[in-house]
Amino acid sequence: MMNISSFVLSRLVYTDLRLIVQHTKVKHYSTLSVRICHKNSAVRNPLVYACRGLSGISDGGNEQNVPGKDTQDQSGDTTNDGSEKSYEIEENVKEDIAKATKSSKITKILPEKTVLPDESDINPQTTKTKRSRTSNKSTTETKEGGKKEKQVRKKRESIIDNEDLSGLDTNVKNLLETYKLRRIAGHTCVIINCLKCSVIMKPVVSDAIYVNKTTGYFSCFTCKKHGPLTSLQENFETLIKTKGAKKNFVCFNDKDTYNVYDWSIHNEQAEEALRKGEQMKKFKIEEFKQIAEILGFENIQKSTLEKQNITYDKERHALLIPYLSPDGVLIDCKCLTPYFDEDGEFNGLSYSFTNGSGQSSLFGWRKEDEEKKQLILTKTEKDALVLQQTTSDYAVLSLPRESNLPQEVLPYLEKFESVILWFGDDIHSWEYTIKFARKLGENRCLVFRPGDECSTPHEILKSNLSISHTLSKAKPMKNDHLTSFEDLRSEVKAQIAQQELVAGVQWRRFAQFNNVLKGLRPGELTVMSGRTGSGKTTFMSEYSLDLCMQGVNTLWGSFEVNNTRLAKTMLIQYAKKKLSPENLNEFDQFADEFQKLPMHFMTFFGQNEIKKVIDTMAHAVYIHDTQHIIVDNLQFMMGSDMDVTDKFSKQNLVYAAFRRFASEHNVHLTLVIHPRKENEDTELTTSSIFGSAKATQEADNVILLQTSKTKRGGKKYIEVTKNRFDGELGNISLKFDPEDLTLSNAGKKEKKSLERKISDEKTEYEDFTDEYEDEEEEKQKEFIM
Ligand SMILES: Nc1ncnc2c1ncn2[C@@H]1O[C@H](COP(=O)(O)OP(=O)(O)OP(=O)(O)O)[C@@H](O)[C@H]1O
Repeated sequence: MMNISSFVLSRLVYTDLRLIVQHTKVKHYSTLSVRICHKNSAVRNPLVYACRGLSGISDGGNEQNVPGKDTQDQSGDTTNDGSEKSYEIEENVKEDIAKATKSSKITKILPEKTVLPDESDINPQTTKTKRSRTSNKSTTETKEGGKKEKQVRKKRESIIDNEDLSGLDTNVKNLLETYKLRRIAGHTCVIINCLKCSVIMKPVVSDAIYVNKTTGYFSCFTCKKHGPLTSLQENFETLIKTKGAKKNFVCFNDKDTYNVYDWSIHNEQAEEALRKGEQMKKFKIEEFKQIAEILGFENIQKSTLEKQNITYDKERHALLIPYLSPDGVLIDCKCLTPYFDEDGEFNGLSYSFTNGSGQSSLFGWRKEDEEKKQLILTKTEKDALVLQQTTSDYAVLSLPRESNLPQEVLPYLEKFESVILWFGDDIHSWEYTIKFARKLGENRCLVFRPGDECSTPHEILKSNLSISHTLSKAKPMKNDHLTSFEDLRSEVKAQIAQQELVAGVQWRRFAQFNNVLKGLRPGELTVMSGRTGSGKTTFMSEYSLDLCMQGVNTLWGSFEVNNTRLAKTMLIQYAKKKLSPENLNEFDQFADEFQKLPMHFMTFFGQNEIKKVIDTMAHAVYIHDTQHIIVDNLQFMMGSDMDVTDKFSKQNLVYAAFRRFASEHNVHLTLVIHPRKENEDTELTTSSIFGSAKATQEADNVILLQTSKTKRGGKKYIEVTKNRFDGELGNISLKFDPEDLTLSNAGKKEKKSLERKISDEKTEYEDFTDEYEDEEEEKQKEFIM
């Protein structure tokens, strides 16, 4: 017979056990945390054993009572008098656990230490009430109670720093410590009890709050609110200070104070957008086939789209997709429209959201998936629909944008024991796979590697290959730190086969860059320099905007120019026209479009500590899946209050930190550095860059904004002086337009091609009318004859 502590969580019961396991071959004991998840309160039919790692070696173990054990636990694991029930663990369960612990023999099972919130810790008033209720008890009992309480508090304090909290953001740690919260460490979040709900009812799942381990972003499963940690803290503070019955307290009531979002409100705007399309059932089979062909949705059945309440707008050829909150409330509508190349060939789908809140959720939530423990995550709705149509064992969800896994949904993915990331077998998909597996917890992720011959689910369906067979090829993400060529082989092959993708994201406005640098690749460091006032910021602004408009998640750290001025430059470059009081009526249209780009700005200005900057960058990579970071510029970030030797050594440390950051986080970092003060009459060289040679040694690419000293008018161009990718060096000419602040000549090119198109169409029309007139003339002649 063994003691087990358990509690209800997310409709399932988790039982946390601390096992003392004896290794079969070696004569030592280890303690191991195991979580058993089962549908009912008894430890029978366990669905899974999630081992949380061997933690040290002990020479046995003492059975302990659980400090602060909740005597009113709804799971039924406690008896009426508050003592713990004991369960017999079935032999086969023991065997399974033994297997999971690598042929160890279980010698003892101890209850996991759990800490429950105690009102007395947070609310002196409640303690008073509690005491008055028990006032008929003897003084000895009260004394003993006090002693016990002290012991419990001491235990709790020692538990605050146990292994569950390692890797937690300091602010999250502080929250747990301040309120002495009962918590469970999940894959991505710590799960805590709401102080308010614990006051009025038993601490069970329904009142759980999920707090992101890295960012502190919280989601309350009771009131469906989510937001930053500071809002949660403020809410707890207000609750504690509130006089009177806590049960009447309304969380996050003051909308102006709390920066929180509500997922329980049905969005009328989204519904209206959806109604612009017709329901799938209205289309006949043949008609639906045509629609599927237009959108590239071949082989997906009408009923599959119908189940997701997707509608179709015939006029715009637009597929209108409802975006729901994880609880099934309509929050947004995503519109997919096909775009075609110059030859009229289908070239993919472009998307827009009605109000943007869908971008913090996922597509595909279904009631029938609530109990499922395995998830497949895809990068498009189309792939999710294919899998919803062909598999029944998995929950299937897709990303709102292929490059973003929003932190808001992570709590709702906690319940999944395994997550298959099925994005395709190309190099780009692999980059996203690595990024998102880290975010989801690599231990539970199964992935496809480049070259695994497992293109997207839709491609597999179209090629009549087996979806389930492909799924069986997904392999665990996590492996140890050693690898062999056999493991790397398929990745190497893919790198050779997909050279274009390996080269990175291509520029559209600066096509010449594609010939020299080939593309923007993750994990690289680019150093950019140019003389004072030569246009570095203006150029970097358009250079990064170009990539951002293609979906590259971008973060700007502008330490010299304030964000408003930078955003204004970028908006004008986006609009490709001068924005002035005369055309202010056009501002909103451009601003609305610009706002939807995946662009963020750090709020630092002037001198700042490198650690703070790096932390903010790491935060952005986690939250926004940032792919390109621009730091403009290094000298302003470091400040000037030091002598030259200090400056050089500090600068070297900063380079090393940025270099490490780019590699570790697999993001592209562009660093703007001023040159040394040299002869203004000569053009710059790599060695003109300020500081020691470390800057250019650490960099993968070096680009210089040059002002030609030979050509009249000081023509501007970019010189690529280092390119680690393929060594190609060269110049890219720039043409500054003071109207739209572009250097790519993008506006002009577009105008020219439009003029050419109009003139071509005009000639075509004239040719056609000439031909028609000739034919008519011939006919007339024939008639007369
Ligand atoms: N090629 C160009 N020709 C003429 N003016 C330009 C050119 N590029 C930018 N400008 C203008 O020059 C001014 C300074 O540009 P910008 O701030 O981009 O230069 P910078 O090199 O970043 O300056 P700093 O050295 O102070 O960081 C802006 O008003 C901008 O519109």
